[in-house]
Amino acid sequence: MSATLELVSSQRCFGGWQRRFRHASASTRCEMTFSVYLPPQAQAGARVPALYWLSGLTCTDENFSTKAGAQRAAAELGLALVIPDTSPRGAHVADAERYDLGQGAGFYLNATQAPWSEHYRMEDYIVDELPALLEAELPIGPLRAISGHSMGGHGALTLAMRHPGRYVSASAFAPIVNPADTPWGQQAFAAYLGEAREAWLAHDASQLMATVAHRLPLRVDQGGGDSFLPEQLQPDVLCAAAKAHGWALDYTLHPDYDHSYYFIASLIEAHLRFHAGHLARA
Ligand SMILES: N[C@@H](CCC(=O)N[C@@H](CSC=O)C(=O)NCC(=O)O)C(=O)O
Repeated sequence: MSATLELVSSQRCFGGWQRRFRHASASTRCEMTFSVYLPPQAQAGARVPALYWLSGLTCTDENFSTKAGAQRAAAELGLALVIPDTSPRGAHVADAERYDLGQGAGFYLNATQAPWSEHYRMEDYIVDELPALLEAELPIGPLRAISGHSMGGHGALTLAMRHPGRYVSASAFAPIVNPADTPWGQQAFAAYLGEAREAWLAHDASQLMATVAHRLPLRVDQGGGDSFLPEQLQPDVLCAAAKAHGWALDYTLHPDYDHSYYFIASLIEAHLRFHAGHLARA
């Protein structure tokens, strides 16, 4: 199939293919594994737009592939789903004992602090290396949207805002939107970026709304029964920033839904339709 991509697994799914690949990454200086869903439209010689999905803490590329149920709508809409891992991995890659730092918790940024800076370059990997690779090796075109959950929702919103023009639209489920002032974000930013708070603000979606001029369509859904809502997520901060700085944020709070993939599965089709509509008009 490709000299640079090693095929790990391949399954037929809704007329398309669910595949898993391994490759050597120049950004993270380790072997990376990702999943991709190629819809039926990608098999007639055509290149399809892609939705990049960024997963949350403790996830690999497999949580979304197996639990979200996104493939049926992706097949109907002709959207590829690109599902990267959440961090560099390997015995030679720095790690922490806790679940919310290190392997499985890369926060989609380029770390500047030792020991993390050697491999934790997830922003370069997601924004530059992976699209270049996929658009060269697979029937995937250059129209991209981005979405994610929790830590991955933070990644989707911040990468879309930090890289104007790279993504047509962005969305998130229960994103960490106030990381500079909440525990998961503060701990990760202190480790990866150092103690200077100014460096953190460039990776905080609510703060970026004040400084980024390029407006793109944004959708956020949050479960009202999410146990992480008050301490870690704080979507009201994002909503206030959107209002203050003129962003048309499509935000909905859904009573009772928790932080799990049951919430994602309930709304993933709506997110795919949101992105497909904007990609079709791009
Ligand atoms: N203490 C929990 C925390 C892990 C957790 O809830 N991870 C979420 C993402 S949280 C924010 O980024 C997740 O998606 N888990 C995977 C899943 O399949 O549900 C724990 O360690 O279990």
